[in-house]
Amino acid sequence: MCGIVGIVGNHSVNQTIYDALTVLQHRGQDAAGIVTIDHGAFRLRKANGLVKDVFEPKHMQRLQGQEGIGHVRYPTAGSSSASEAQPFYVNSPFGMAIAHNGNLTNTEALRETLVKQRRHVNTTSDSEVLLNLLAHEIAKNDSAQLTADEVFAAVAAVHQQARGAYAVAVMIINQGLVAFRDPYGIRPLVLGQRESEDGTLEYMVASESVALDAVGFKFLRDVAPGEAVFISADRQLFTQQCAEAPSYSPCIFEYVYFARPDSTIDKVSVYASRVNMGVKLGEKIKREWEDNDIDVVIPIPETSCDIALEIANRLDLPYRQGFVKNRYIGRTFIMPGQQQRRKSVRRKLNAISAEFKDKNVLLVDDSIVRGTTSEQIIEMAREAGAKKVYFASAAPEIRFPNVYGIDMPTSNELIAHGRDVQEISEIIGADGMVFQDLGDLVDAVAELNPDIKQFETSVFDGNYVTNDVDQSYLDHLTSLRNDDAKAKRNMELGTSLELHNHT
Ligand SMILES: O=P(O)(O)OC[C@H]1O[C@H](OP(=O)(O)OP(=O)(O)O)[C@H](O)[C@@H]1O
Ligand SMILES: NC(=O)CC[C@H](N)C(=O)O
Ligand SMILES: [Mg+2]
Repeated sequence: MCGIVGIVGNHSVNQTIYDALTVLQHRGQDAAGIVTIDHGAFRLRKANGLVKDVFEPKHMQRLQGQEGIGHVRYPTAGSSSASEAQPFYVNSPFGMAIAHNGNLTNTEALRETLVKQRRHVNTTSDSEVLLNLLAHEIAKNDSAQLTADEVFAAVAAVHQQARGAYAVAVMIINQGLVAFRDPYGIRPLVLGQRESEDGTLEYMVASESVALDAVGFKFLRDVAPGEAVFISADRQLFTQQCAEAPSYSPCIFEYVYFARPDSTIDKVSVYASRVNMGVKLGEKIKREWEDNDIDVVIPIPETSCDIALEIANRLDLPYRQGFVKNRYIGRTFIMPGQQQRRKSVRRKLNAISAEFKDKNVLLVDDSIVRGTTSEQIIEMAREAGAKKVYFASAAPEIRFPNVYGIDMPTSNELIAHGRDVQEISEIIGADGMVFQDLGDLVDAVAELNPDIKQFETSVFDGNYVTNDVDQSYLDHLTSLRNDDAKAKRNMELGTSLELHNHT
């Protein structure tokens, strides 16, 4: 997952974009970047690292201007080299820069078409392909000042050609900010506004509403699937549906794990959806495991805490925060390699023995993906003196790769792939385990917004909403993105040609 921000303001935007990226840091820890427009020229700073490390005071001083976009990256295509950090830039037409969250599923075909159109894509990133696709469509107009209709026609043409997931913010020099969401609305995007002291309006788009809250913008609404928003250089807001057949299918994993609990996505509070997941799973445990001997419910920080508390309530059992999280270590799952992920679990979490000694504990996590966390945490619970260790997952078994912006490209890396609950339980070393049913997970979110009739649930059921993902595509993805292939590519790739990046 990545986080994106775009602002057209009446003040310098560097600090506001920085602050917004800081609260979107949970969506991507690998690289960060900001582009602003200063007197008709782009200013860029992007590098690998967390927001607080990438932008030094000297970079902030150079990022002048009242319009800009920002990005935090969790790579799901190409390499994790700094040259594939975002925003990406093309110099024609006008000068355009993109921040993209999501992942295209027809990158190779689009790349070939772009080559025939004599456009150059310099990296292996799908986001650079998407930028060039939009640039090609925008270039079909010859007016010096783009109209909103011309921008929307270009976005409509992108929708017709691009497949996969994309929520994007694009700055166009002297024209304005364009933001849009793919026709399924797989990745989130919100629109906000702030009134300046002089009564003029500033606009902001962001991946999550929490970014608007943090910098004092008022939430206006979610951008609809397929819809585009254009804020012109003279600060006028235009919006239009640009997809022929939009169909709301937001990614359910945003609610399970990715998004911050204090965000609202597609009119659903992420926090409330997690509480609901706890209600459903608690009821299932009560129903199917009537004579359980659980003494205490313990969450695996941080994402599962709200879920575990509700399970404890349902089971009428104590809830104890038996693991302490080192607040200086980021999220484990979105780290780039398995070795790094394994090492960080023990550095990140430590057990308080008194909560485990001689007890039968139910550990609760939001999801089990590779099993990196659950395997080690069960070992730690036993070392801390637990008698029996049971395990509950608020998401069902994850058995299929994700192709829409979550880096789970290979089914073999998923612990639940080809295994039943008993086998998974044995591998992670639990005395018993329970997974949420998919119907319950969907209901936990859908009950909070009945207008959403469908979710993107492919990691659980193998149904890919874009209907273009077959086994040969998944095999190709595996060859490109298994852990070994990624490590090899990252060794080979150096920096590429790009807009001047302040170092
Ligand atoms: O089965 P795995 O491959 O280990 O992946 C699943 C784990 O990773 C995530 O935690 P993470 O540490 O990323 O973040 P959190 O602190 O927000 O829970 C998630 O919450 C699970 O705990
Ligand atoms: N997780 C994401 O949204 C990634 C965006 C893009 N596919 C990249 O790899 O940079
Ligand atoms: Mg976790």
